[in-house]
Amino acid sequence: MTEPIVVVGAAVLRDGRLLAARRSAPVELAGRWELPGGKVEPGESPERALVRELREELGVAAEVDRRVPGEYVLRAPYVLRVWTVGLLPGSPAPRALQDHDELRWLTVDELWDVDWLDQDVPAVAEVARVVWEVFSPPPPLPVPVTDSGAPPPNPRSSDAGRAGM
Ligand SMILES: Nc1nc2c([nH]c(=O)n2[C@H]2C[C@H](O)[C@@H](COP(=O)(O)OP(=O)(O)OP(=O)(O)O)O2)c(=O)[nH]1
Repeated sequence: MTEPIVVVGAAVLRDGRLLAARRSAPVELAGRWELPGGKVEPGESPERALVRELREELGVAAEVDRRVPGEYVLRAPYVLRVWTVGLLPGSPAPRALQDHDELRWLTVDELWDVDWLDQDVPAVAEVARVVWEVFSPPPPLPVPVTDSGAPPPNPRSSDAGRAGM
């Protein structure tokens, strides 16, 4: 069996808000929102990988705080693990330098205003639980009307839709 490759995701927090980043590539992920981060390199600790990725992608100086419980299945062999992260005093504000074309600081009430990658939804819900101590399930997707009158299955109504990439 192939060993999983860890993708580290950062729940960057500032003034009670969570940073969300909109991917600009690859094309199948572009336009969807994620937690900034990336793949851990061989021999690198997840915490160092997070600090490196955040410097490269957002131009910030970050410090890793605590692990958010859970491991979230991405496209094999990747799995997502998440940490809460703070910006160090004097850090530049985040800018979308690499992989992203828009950033947003979300309050808990705005958490589901962005179109998170399906596989990030359970991770983001867990961040909300840990950070804001709220259970914040995503709202169901709007159901388009079909010719037959029967609504198509809602991809968020089962966990299956969240596991793939
Ligand atoms: N960073 C990040 N990647 C995610 C999330 N959710 C998710 O499915 N992914 C996927 C997208 C990518 O296929 C993979 C991480 O790749 P990446 O492109 O961010 O990693 P990287 O910066 O190390 O880039 P590279 O070495 O491939 O150039 O995981 C997420 O919340 N954050």
